[in-house]
Amino acid sequence: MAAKVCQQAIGTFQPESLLKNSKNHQNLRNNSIRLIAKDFSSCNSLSRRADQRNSRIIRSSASQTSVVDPVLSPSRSSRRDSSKKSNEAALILIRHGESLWNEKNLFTGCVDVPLTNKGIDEAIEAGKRISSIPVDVIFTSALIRAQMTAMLAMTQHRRRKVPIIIHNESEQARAWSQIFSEDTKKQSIPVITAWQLNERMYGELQGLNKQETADRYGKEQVHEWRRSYDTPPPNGESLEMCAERAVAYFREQIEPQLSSGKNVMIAAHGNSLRSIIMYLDKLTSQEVISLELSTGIPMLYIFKEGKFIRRGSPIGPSEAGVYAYTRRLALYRQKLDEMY
Ligand SMILES: O=C(O)[C@@H](CO)OP(=O)(O)O
Repeated sequence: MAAKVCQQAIGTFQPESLLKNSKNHQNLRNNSIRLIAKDFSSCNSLSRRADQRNSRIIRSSASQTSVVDPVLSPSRSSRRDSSKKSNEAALILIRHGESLWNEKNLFTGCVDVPLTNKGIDEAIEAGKRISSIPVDVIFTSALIRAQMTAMLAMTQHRRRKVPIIIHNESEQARAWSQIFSEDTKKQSIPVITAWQLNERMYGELQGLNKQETADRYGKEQVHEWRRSYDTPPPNGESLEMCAERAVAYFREQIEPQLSSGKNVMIAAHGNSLRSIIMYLDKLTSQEVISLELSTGIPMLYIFKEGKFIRRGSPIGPSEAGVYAYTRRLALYRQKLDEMY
């Protein structure tokens, strides 16, 4: 029975399947704005070098706080498979819930705006949907809407581990946030925050109303700023520039966690996640421009033998098909059923 369930395919990848050819893509143009945007990009690469210095710290924080979950430890009967198990991991992506500026239809970008009540509900609902999927380490952007989403989602997780934000920004922050109990560490999930996962920087559009901007500059121009691949908005980042830093971070910091068998959740933003999905699904720059992500909808991938397998959007904790994606996840859920 379990094997049969394991073989079932799960639902379609619901939230973002609005891929359409966009005429605007053909009209992409090189303009002087890109020069200004390049400066922003070189700032990013300086910061990236500093981040690379910190990457060892991140890896050690993740391993110090996240000890192998006993729920995931192989049972005696399945120990034979343990070498295979280590190279499979779950990857959950969640776009933050609705923010106060989403509600007001304002360009938000890197402005640090919190969730609305609806956004809070969306985050909790997302948490219910993934409440039986293992999470060993969480990555969020540096922005509060993504962090709220991750934390609220984890309040619903059946494993009841505590997500704890890692503060590595200074020696003092590191020292002052140490945990002195190994047992408590085992019941914790490190939350690593990274500016590279931030929303795309929207430049001089930040704070403007989307509709009013379209009325003023024309629908086509605004669509190009919002959904072209390589045309940045004035003094802001194009999707291509956002992808450059988000995907580099994913490859340098997140993929090694997955390779070591850690299950990862990323709470981030429409454009940083579109960039990462472009990498995971090998989308072309033509395909990614029409990819839309809904707020608060989790998306599941399985990382196996160096490949990302897109599994869809978990529907709910009691939806049998959702847990059929891999034998390992089905076993995890079964153990949760037994233990909690
Ligand atoms: O305003 C923003 O930061 C983003 C996401 O809300 O807008 P867009 O839909 O244009 O990507």
